Amino acid sequence: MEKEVMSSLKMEGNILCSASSFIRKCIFGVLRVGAIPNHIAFIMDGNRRYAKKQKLSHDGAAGGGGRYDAGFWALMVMLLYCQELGVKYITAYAFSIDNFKRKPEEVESLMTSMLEKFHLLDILVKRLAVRVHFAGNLELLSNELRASAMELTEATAAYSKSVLTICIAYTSRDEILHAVRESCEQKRIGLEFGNDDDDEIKLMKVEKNMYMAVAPDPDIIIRTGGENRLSNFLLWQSCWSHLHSMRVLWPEIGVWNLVFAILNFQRNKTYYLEMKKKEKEL
Ligand SMILES: CC(C)=CCC/C(C)=C/CC/C(C)=C/COP(=O)(O)OP(=O)(O)O
Repeated sequence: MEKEVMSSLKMEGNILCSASSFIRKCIFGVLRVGAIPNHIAFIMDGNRRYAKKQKLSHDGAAGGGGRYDAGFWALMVMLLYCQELGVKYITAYAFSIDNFKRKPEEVESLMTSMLEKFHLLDILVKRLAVRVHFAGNLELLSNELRASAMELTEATAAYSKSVLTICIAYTSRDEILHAVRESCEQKRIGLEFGNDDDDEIKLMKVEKNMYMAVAPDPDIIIRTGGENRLSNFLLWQSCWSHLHSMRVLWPEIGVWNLVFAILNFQRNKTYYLEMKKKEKEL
């Protein structure tokens, strides 16, 4: 297994080296003149369409590897680019609670594929000093997958160069319900702080019980695959996020798509700050 991972790494390394050209470094340098987002969240849509286009296995055969391998590597490449740019937090919507409604063989193949990817991640993220965190109702996962997720969380807890949050068995409404329930329970057993008449304190109490409490709110949410909706992802945290949708399928996302999304965010932020300044002047 280790050997396979290393050869994949070498292959990816070569691809990345050729991509990490002088031009890319210059472009990242120019981007850094503007505001660099602290947190980018990805809705990785278009994996099945990509598999169909590439005539890859998408029927659950061979652990569904063909369908999600390219998507996994696309996420790793985005993680590397984000590290290079100085984006500390990266969040990926990997599996929603609604995805459990897909055909049983498809769900099983996705779960098998996830388990393989967690083993790969274990090697990759340690090399990149990335802390991995899982957000979602992990009770819905198989014992094996949950144990693997918890091992990965513990094994990377000391890293701090980047924080990768994988949303699995996640929907935002479920997260909000969970956080509200936990807050009520804490109030019931007397584990609470601050003045309850203060709405800000009430919000903080709910917020600290969110699965996503490990990361600040996302600055940008990037959705691939051409849809313009949040699909039950980070509804609470996206209050002030810049939403960026692109037609490209997730496995095909590249450096230019990321650059374009950040440029859009910067333009939007400048416009927003100017509006605020004008409001104050009035
Ligand atoms: C360990 C780790 C984080 C692995 C990531 C693997 C990965 C890319 C998962 C994406 C899963 C998913 C259901 C994506 C949505 O595309 P879709 O299947 O709905 O495709 P479609 O939009 O073409 O129908």
